[in-house]
Amino acid sequence: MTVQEELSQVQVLLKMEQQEDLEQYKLKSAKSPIAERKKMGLCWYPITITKTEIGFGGKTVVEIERQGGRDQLHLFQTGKAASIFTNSHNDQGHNNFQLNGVIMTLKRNKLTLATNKEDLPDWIYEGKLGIDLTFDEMSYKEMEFALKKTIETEGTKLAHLRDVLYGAQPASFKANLPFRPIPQLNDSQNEAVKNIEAAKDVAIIHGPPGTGKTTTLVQAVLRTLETEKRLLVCAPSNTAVDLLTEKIAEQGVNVIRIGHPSRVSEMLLQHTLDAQIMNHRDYKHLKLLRRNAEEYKGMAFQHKRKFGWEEREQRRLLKEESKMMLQEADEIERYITDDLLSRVQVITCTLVGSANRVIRHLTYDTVFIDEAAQALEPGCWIPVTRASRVVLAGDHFQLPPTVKSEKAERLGLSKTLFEKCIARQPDVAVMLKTQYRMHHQIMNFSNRQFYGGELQAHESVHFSDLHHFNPAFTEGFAVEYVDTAGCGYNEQAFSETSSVANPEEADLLIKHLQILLEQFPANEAENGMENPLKIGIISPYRAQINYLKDEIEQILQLQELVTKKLLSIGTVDSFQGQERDIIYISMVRSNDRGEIGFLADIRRMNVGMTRARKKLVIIGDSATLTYDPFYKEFVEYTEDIGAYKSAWEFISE
Ligand SMILES: Nc1ncnc2c1ncn2[C@@H]1O[C@H](COP(=O)(O)OP(=O)(O)OP(=O)(O)O)[C@@H](O)[C@H]1O
Repeated sequence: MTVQEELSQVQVLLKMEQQEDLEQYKLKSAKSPIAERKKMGLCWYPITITKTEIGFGGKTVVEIERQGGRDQLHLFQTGKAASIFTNSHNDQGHNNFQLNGVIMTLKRNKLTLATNKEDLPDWIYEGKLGIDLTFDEMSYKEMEFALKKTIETEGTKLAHLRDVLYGAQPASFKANLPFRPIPQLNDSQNEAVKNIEAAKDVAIIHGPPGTGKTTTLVQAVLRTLETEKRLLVCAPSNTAVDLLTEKIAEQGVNVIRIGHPSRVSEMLLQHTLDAQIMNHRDYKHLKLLRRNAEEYKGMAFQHKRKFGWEEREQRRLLKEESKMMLQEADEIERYITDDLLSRVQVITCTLVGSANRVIRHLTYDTVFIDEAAQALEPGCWIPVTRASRVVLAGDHFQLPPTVKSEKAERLGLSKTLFEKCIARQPDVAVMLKTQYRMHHQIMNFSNRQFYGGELQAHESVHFSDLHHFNPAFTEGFAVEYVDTAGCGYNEQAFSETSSVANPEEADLLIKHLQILLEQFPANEAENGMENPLKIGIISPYRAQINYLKDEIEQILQLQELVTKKLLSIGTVDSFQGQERDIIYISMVRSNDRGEIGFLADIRRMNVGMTRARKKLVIIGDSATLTYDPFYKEFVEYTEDIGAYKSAWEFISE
């Protein structure tokens, strides 16, 4: 298969995914009544419009506050498409009674929506209003556009990059480039920066858990700025982009965050393009023009008792004047934006954000993509089409991107550009080898399974287990596997949700945790340490998580820890990118068929296990688990290091 043919296959899979996404959205949203949509977090209702303003292009920006269901959980996010509706025209999905836009800012019960209309429609004053999340077609359009461009291009820099990333052409490096090591970085981190400096087309930072991938990326950005004027740094998620923006800005770099940060932190707001436009010396002029334009428009539409030729002419003139002022205001905004972008050193945004109206025409010598192993391949092509050189950072042994269509996933849509490139061009990658999170015994199993045994625990964490938290102990037993084989703790299936729970295993976990907390109290006041212990309980099954949460709610001591955010319970995905001093994993599966379901996803398990800093406790039935070679080796590993325990030890207590 040629590179183009392979990419065309990705194009087909993306279409499949879009179809499925749309179907699921329709199923979830359009057909359900308002109350249902609210419950699913897809709708705010009722709402009031608290303010309207004129934004770029004369389009109306509305500020919305929700009345009912305040603080109810929802899925609204900045950058997402949403649409205002009224209950007086309840033919939901009818375009005539929808005001579409993009969410610009979001606070607890307030949001601003940049609409695509210059005037508010009349129905907005009728009945009760609500706002729905709508299907995000824009991201798919941009991905499709980037893929098409990548497939069709010939003899260009992009064509060359495409062939190198896909392994059809060798990657090239500048030879004998002198390198000044960065004192804050360790050897493999410096090696990764050196590799980036020398790379002519592609470089990869492979960052296993806790190895300082972000630290290295930020230093590589600083180094690159010594020779290049302006860079693009992106990631698939807003959270990752926010973190990168913060870290890069801390180094004194002039950075602009395109799009709207989801966490409203002062530190980040100041880096958004909007905030920088407002701080520009010419902003006053722009603001005045928009205010006057609005006044003129208001006058034009003032109600007149008598409405003859003269009044009509006057209205026409006022409208024309207002329109000219808005056009001038847009020109000033464009000029300010260009001025800011010509001086900025780093632009940060999500992958789709790199096609944002204000920067879509820009090209970059180097584009950095963090969390590249969690990004859909078509998403990565959006910034790559604007690059001469690409740096990818990530770890393909952690979570892959989520794909909604089972078929598209099966046919390979969850295979990332990162994964393809590292497999076909292994020489472009440098793996970071020192990790700063885990006790060596927690690290070692994952190290053997995924990282070829090359990882090392930094001396600051190598022997760091719980024993510091109680002087009576000389050892804190960093890993424990509690085997429930033979206890008769059978899993229970919940057919309606296709989830599985194992209540007795959950009870044992709670008992184990209570005993542990007697030995090593979580609160700093009791354990004599500077910081409290942070604990996470992970289970791959939603039904088990719900059971654990319900039980914990009944136990005062544990519930207190939950309130203080010292104890959290959730799926692996909810702990992604995070760490805890103690991690419990409840494996749930226990049946005589050797069925392990989700557990077969060993990359997900790798993420779960490597969240732990000082202690990892895994509870499960070896009779079921060891049907799978990965878990068989895990049980053997725990036996080898003396971490194997039978559940009977706890039951008999
Ligand atoms: N060279 C170094 N010397 C000392 N500490 C370091 C070094 N590099 C990273 N660290 C520390 O290791 C921790 C993880 O670093 P960072 O946040 O950059 O990791 P990451 O690789 O992005 O994390 P993850 O693997 O979870 O994605 C931080 O506390 C950081 O201060």
